[in-house]
Amino acid sequence: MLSNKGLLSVRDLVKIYKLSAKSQLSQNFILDKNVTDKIVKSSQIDSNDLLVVEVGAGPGLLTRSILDTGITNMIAVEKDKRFLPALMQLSEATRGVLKIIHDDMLKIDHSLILQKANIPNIDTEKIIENNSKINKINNNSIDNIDSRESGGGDGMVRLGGGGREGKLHLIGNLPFNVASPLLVQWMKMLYKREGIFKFPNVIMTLMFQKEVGDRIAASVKDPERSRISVLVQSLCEVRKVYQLPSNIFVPQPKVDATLIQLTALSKPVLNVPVDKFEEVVRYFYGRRRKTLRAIFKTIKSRISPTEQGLLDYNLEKLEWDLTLRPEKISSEEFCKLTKIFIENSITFPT
Ligand SMILES: C[S@@+](CC[C@H](N)C(=O)[O-])C[C@H]1O[C@@H](n2cnc3c(N)ncnc32)[C@H](O)[C@@H]1O
Repeated sequence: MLSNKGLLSVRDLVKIYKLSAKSQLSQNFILDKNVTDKIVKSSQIDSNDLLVVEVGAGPGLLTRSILDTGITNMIAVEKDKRFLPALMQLSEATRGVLKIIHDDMLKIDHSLILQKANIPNIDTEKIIENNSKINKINNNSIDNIDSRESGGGDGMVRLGGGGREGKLHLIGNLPFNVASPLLVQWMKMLYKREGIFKFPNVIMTLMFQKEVGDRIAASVKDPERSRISVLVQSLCEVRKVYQLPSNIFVPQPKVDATLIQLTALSKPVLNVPVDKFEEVVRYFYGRRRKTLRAIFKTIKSRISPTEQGLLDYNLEKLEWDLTLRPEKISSEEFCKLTKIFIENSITFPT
C-alpha cells in the first residue's frame, strides 16, 4: 500500500509544476481518486501480478490507485518530461516498487522495460509448463506440495502458481491520438510474443475514446466492426468494462471514453503470420461498402489465371456468402482466407 506521507496531492502537483494539458499529446487527466480507484478495482489488478506497466502516467493519480493494490513491481512510461519530477517523487515514496521510464511507448525498446523491472529474461515455456503442472496438482487436490520454483539467480523468471505470478498487466488512460497505432503494435507483438508480451498471461485494461472502444469490441453483428475488431479479437477476449463520461477528465474532451479489458487468449484464433493477416483484413476493410463478390472480382483481375483458378477452388471450400460485406466475416474466417493465399502462393494485390 502506498504511504501518502509527505506526498503532495496530484491537484497540488498540477498547480506547482504548471502541468497544463497539451492537446498534441492527447492529455486529459483524471484528478478524482474515486474514479481512478474504481478503474483499478474493475481491472482486477492483483498484488501477485509479476509486473504492471502503465502507459502515459501523466501527473500520476491512476498510478497511485494502482500502487494502493499492494503490487510489488510497476513501470510507468511517460513521454512528457514535465511529469517526471512528480512521478519521481511518487517512485521514491514506493521504495523501488515504481520505476519511471521517460520514453515514447510507440518507439521504446521493450527490453529496457524488462531490465528496469528486473526481469531481463522470461522463460515463457517454463512458466507455461509450471502453470499446467500446478493446475493439474490443484485439480487433483494434492496438498503440501510446494511446486513453485523461484528464479535461478540468472534473472530468468521461473514462477508458477495457477498463472497469476506469470502475469503482466498493461494499463493506461491512453493518449487518444496514439491509442490505435499502439494497440495494433501491441497485437503484433503479442502474436509474436515479443518484448513485454512474452509473459504467458497478459491482461490489458485500457481507456479509449468511446468510438474506438466500440470498434474494438464490435462483433460480426455490429455495424462498428472494423479492422481493429478483427485483429484484436483474433488474439484476445474483449470485455467492455464501462463507459466513462467526458466530464471526469480535465480538460473535458468532446467525447466520452470506454474502459476495455483485453485478455490474451491462451489459444489465439490467429494462426497465420500477423502481418499477412493484417494485409488481407486491411484490403477488405478498405472496400467495406462493397460485397465480398465485388472484392474478389477485383483481386482476381490482378492475379494470374492459374492463381485465379486456385482461389476459386479454395473459395468454394470456404462456403462464404459472397453477397455479404467484409464486416460480417469473423477473425477465424479471415485466418482461413489468409491461409489460402499463403499455402497456394497466390499473390495478394496491394
Ligand atoms: C490521457 S493522458 C492520461 C494521464 C494520466 N494517466 C491520467 O489518467 O490522468 C495521456 C498521457 O500519455 C502521455 N503520452 C502521450 N503520448 C505518449 C507516448 N507515445 N508514450 C508514452 N506516453 C505518452 C501524455 O503525456 C499523457 O500524460
